[in-house]
Amino acid sequence: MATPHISAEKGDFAKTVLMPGDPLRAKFIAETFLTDAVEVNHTRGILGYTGLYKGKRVSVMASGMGCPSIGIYSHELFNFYDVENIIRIGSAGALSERLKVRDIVAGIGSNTTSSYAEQYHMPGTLAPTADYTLLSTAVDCAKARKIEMHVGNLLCSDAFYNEGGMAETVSWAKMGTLAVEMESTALYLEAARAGKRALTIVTISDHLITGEATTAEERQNTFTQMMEIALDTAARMEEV
Ligand SMILES: O=P(O)(O)O[C@H]1O[C@H](CO)[C@@H](O)[C@H]1O
Ligand SMILES: O=c1cc[nH]c(=O)[nH]1
Repeated sequence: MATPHISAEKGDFAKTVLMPGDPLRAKFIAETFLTDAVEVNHTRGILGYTGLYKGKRVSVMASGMGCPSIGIYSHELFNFYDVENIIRIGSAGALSERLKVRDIVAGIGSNTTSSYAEQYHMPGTLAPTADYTLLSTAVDCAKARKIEMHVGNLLCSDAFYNEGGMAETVSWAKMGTLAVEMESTALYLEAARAGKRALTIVTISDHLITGEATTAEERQNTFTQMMEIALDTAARMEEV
């Protein structure tokens, strides 16, 4: 039962899918943390795997970059593959002086410059939010590992290279927004529409105020604390 974008068969995905933007981060997670991992998708280079973590079935598949891309993959996983939970594990730019590079943030809400919500024709402004059960489970898992995880709002931007410049993006901080990434809005809206659960956890890869940054290789291979929080959450969601 392939879809236009996923070559897997129905049943190939676990109940919970971890979703990094980068296909090589998906491969790294499968090779580093899963046992008996099987590749279930490689269409368009969007690598997907299903294996075991602490004896529980877990999948990991890339989303690509931006709302249109994660919108396609999350829609197909929720609606055609019976996936119940998607946990995005991404990189993000810090907008808050409270944060530093490599800090972890869980996105409770997703402010956005994206028009993704317009398709739903709601008679007001939608508030894309994380699923409470996934978020509270992730908070518990972070505490159990003694990892500090900030929880707050993200900015989901449609432009990485923004003509309005850094100052325009950083202005979202005045409303308490912690960090900027590019997929959480579409993911949260697809989950809401499908009646499923979603959460975005990000690791700060660069700081828009201080200029601190990590390399592409570090983003691919070293954001392991975020991966472990997401994997522990996925394993616990088997009991929900
Ligand atoms: O590291 P990922 O998960 O791709 O996330 C961030 O990195 C990309 C931009 O470099 C965007 O996809 C943004 O959301
Ligand atoms: O979307 C992103 C991701 C990392 N850093 C940014 O500035 N933006």
